[in-house]
Amino acid sequence: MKLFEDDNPKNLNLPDAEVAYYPNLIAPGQALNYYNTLLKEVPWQQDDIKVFGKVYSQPRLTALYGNNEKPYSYSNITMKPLPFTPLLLKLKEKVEQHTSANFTTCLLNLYRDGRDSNGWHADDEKELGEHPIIASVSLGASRWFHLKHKKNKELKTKILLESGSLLLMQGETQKNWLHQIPKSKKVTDPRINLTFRVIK
Ligand SMILES: O=C(O)CCC(=O)C(=O)O
Ligand SMILES: [Fe+2]
Repeated sequence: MKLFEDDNPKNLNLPDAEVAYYPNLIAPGQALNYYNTLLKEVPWQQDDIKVFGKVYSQPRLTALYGNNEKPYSYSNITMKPLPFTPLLLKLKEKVEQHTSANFTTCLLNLYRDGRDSNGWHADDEKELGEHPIIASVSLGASRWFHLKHKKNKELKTKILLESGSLLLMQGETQKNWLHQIPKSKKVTDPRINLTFRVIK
């Protein structure tokens, strides 16, 4: 009997996008184990980013892992990947069961509490290819994920990303939509997010 694993995705049915939410990729107890391991074993770092010529400390900690040497650049920072750990390889295989992609790279985010955030952006760097596929796994505190259409101001939505969930974005999503993790006064606990990507 499967008590927790429910493989049915919720399709967000957004126009000009393909976004699906799998609430129970990982069972709660296992999600907590993974969260504790990653919190300890990842060399979390806080980078400075340059936006319109001004330098800011990124409002979260990050790390990059990959199975090739290819660097990943965004917001004027270039990250060099560390080799995948056994746990990250296991998670990569788990998310690959829901896609036809072979992910090369994982960008990890640590939101220490609700003061940490991730501003409006699209993951449309050219090394991600024409139709980026991004598999985003959440562990720890729940956080709201906002999406808004780039052209049609009326099109926006939000979804609560819970521990153990997978959010899959593909197709034209990055071309037509922006996403963010807003700050929240109510969130006091950390959250780890893993975004598996294909770097060409
Ligand atoms: O933390 C999240 O759920 C989103 C992370 C994200 O959008 C990114 O790293 O590009
Ligand atoms: Fe993103």
